Amino acid sequence: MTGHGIRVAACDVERTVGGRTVLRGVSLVAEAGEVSAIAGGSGSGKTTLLDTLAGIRPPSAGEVRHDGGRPDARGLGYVPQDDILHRALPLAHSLRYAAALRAPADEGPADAVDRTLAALGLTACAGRRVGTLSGGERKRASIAVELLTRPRVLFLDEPTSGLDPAAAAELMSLLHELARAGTTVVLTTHAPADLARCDRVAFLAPDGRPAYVGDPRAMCAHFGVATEADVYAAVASRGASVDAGREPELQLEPELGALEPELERNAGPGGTSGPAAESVPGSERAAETRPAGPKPAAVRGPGPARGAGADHPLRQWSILARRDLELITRDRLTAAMLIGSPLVIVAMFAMLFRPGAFDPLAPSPSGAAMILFWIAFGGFFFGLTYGLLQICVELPIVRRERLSVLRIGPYLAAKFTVLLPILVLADVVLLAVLRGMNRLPAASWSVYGSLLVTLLLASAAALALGLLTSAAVTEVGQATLMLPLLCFPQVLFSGAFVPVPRMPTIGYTLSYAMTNRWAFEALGSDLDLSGRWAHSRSPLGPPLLASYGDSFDHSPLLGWAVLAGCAALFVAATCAVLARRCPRAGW
Ligand SMILES: Nc1ncnc2c1ncn2[C@@H]1O[C@H](COP(=O)(O)OP(=O)(O)OP(=O)(O)O)[C@@H](O)[C@H]1O
Repeated sequence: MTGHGIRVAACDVERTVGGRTVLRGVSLVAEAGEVSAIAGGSGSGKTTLLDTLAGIRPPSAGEVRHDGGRPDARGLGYVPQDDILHRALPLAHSLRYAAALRAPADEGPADAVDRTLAALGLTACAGRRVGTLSGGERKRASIAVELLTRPRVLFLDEPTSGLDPAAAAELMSLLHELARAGTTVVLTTHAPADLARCDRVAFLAPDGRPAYVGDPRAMCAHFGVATEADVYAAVASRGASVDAGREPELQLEPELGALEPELERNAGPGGTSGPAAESVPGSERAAETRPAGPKPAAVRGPGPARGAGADHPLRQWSILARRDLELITRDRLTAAMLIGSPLVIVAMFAMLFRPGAFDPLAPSPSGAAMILFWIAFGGFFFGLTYGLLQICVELPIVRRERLSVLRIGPYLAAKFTVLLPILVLADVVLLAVLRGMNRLPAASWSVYGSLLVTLLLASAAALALGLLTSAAVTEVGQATLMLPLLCFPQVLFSGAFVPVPRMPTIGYTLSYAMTNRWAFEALGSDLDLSGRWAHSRSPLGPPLLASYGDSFDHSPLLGWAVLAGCAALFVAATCAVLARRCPRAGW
């Protein structure tokens, strides 16, 4: 069965990244039923070409067509270099979430998972955490994710990197099985041994031009070298002078001549396989060179990509929220940090502050201000730390899911759904413990309700800021480095240590952008700090009031509105960052 794969064709593709032309004049065809490889030295543009062929990034010039039409996310499988499964989850669970999210049209998620686990020889690993799988098993697991929807074309970025020769040969054998079952397979590789196992090769020169496109068996003779490994050196030395369009010996395969009329026809995404997809010239060649590794279980041909309603926002939100919850509960360290860090901070506050700072008979006006500041900062810190690592640790997974199915709104809503209740708990504990230990004054339920709303909004805004940062950084390490950078201004410009009226103009202006300032002032307003200082028995009350001015005189509603506005702004910015960093496939 070979008729369902997509014919991928590129004609004179050029791609410019960051002002630099990375690909030039690349033309090739990847047929259904074949395994096509993109090879070349480091930085020659393999991944860029793969992304362009997959429809993830449009070419700057030239054309890419899938079955004569524009690339479309439907029927697309894409396995990036990074793992696309959560390491903390058991393999079967991780696949089940992926299956539920992608919703294969013709079978339930559990059936789809069983089928792909069996097809990839991973059934015995179903209950193991993904993080405990070997590199080869994890690579197959990533492919399993893509096979859940029986893609018509499967793109893989360096699937054999990091694998030992036997595991690499086994994986290539598996890819041939997939190709024989009807999927078009296109991969990038560094490994010379992979090239002999493919049906077609496009070898890129260092300047991004195609140095060779065609049958891998003819490649060594073409370059006048003995082995595939020698081709790298030959291309590196001749690369700059190689021009497939000009040098007769580097002409592209004959069928590319027929490509331009096909591109002009510009068939729609629903187009069927072209004539070349019916006859599969490369499959026999592949059979000759395929390694005699263990045969994977049979893989059925490609099917419909997704069931109806797969991308319904509510459905996605529910699946993602369950996955986030399981991730937290499975990862003991994360769970311990989420629950434990607020408890440790509350305990430190209890040890730091003396009781009775708000006592009308023997008050400590500066102590009261510090207690309110640190409560506000505690709410901010909880939210920020909860959000900071949420997205960056799973960005490759989000990027992959976003290609075809994931919506950003439900994704972020799921994060809030799971994390906000824990933040509520942390904020309630903070207020309850400090009140129970007489660090906060006796007051009505409505006053404490208002304090809690202020604290929650401060935490929610900080959570949104943490998520924004997490979406924007390129590495996990950067996210942790951002923690002090985000906290310092919130401490310095909150108006607690240097009252806002005493700041120079620039500091005064900056303080408006600090969520902590609004939370601190709203808490002070809730507990009538100005009134307490004005009528304080302590001689420090009136001078403090003079310094802080009207900081606590406005209604907490103003602080709530600013905090809610900041949270909304940060969420909108996170959506924009994710949309830019995780594009949809197809254009
Ligand atoms: N976002 C980007 N901004 C600037 N330059 C980029 C960007 N992405 C890729 N490049 C550059 O484009 C060139 C091709 O990158 P690409 O990742 O496609 O190469 P590659 O052949 O896959 O490399 P490797 O084998 O090392 O993974 C490299 O020089 C790289 O530095």
